[in-house]
Amino acid sequence: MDLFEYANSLNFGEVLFKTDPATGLQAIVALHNLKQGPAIGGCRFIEYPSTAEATRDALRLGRGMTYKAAISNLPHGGGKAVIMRPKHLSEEQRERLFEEFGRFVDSLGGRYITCEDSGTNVNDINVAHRFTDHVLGYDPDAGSSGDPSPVTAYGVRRGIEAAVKFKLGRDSLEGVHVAVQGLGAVGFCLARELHELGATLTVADINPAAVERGVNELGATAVSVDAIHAVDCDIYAPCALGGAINDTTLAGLQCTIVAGAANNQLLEDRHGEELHRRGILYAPDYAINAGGLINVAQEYVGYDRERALAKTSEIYETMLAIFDRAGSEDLPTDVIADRIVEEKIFGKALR
Ligand SMILES: NC(=O)c1ccc[n+]([C@@H]2O[C@H](COP(=O)([O-])OP(=O)(O)OC[C@H]3O[C@@H](n4cnc5c(N)ncnc54)[C@H](O)[C@@H]3O)[C@@H](O)[C@H]2O)c1
Repeated sequence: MDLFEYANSLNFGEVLFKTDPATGLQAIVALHNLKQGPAIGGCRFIEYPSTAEATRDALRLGRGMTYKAAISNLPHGGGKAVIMRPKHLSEEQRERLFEEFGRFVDSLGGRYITCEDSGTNVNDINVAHRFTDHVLGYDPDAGSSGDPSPVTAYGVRRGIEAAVKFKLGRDSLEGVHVAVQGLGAVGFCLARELHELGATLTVADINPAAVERGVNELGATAVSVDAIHAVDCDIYAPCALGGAINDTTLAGLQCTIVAGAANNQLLEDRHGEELHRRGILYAPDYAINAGGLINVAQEYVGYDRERALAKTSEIYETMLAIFDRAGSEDLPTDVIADRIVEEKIFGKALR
């Protein structure tokens, strides 16, 4: 699809390009929608096969940030930056790139606020911060929000509690059986919280050390990565890669709830429809995993850990509102989440 057509199909917005021959910077900032406030979105720094691919990635991810911020009731819009990573790069060149990127972000006058994403690290963001104030997550040692993963996990736990309340009519996770796919930064924190709340865990990870830790520290049962989605359990929690719900895994699901941290859990929209048809409650990914964004966004008004956690806890109410409406309108929960956002931003549902 033509790039403008693609941008229009996503309801953009502005797409800004920056090139700087002196440093080699080739950056794209995609500002999807600023109706709710300045856009927050990470800066991705990876190799792309073409400028068109990089632009598409920025567009897709920028739109996603609008939806995540809006469903979380944050006073922010959505955007994303992409810097095309050169094949070879010295430390010094890297620093020059992020200096120039900082100047670029500053030139946008606060409409876009940047932070870490795939390929960038705290040091890159620190470098950019020398040239702009429109940066979050730049200095964990100076009281900023730090690693988002535990807060993301806390938000997912609150979403799971809402799903259990709605679907199983229970206020406690005691004895609820959760199959966690992926015991990484978020997955392990989530599993630990669930364990502390009395849940029974089955886990899988491609990393044997992560599985061993889950078994030893959390009393989890281990299964193979090919079997985790098909565990006979209450909740399947995808916390690894995208596309966990697809034609193959759908055939094996034995859970009543799908609720986890991974982004893009539905391989295609029709997989959300199929979950709905089969009466499996799906917690829309961008709503349940918004804790990391909610956490870093608090830096914008002066970071306070208690307030960040209180705001993340509201994922419980957000989820219940989605589930209730999906129930009364007999529509998939992912469609309802999108509608809630779109009605807020565009005044009408787009699908
Ligand atoms: N970190 C955050 O705050 C955050 C916020 C929102 C969304 N997410 C999403 O949550 C997911 C997990 O993020 P993370 O930060 O914990 O990443 P991570 O890389 O720390 O953890 C991912 C884990 O999944 C395992 N894994 C990979 N492939 C697997 C497979 N096929 N089967 C089972 N396990 C597999 C990895 O070994 C690793 O332990 C990602 O989809 C990410 O985009 C993370």
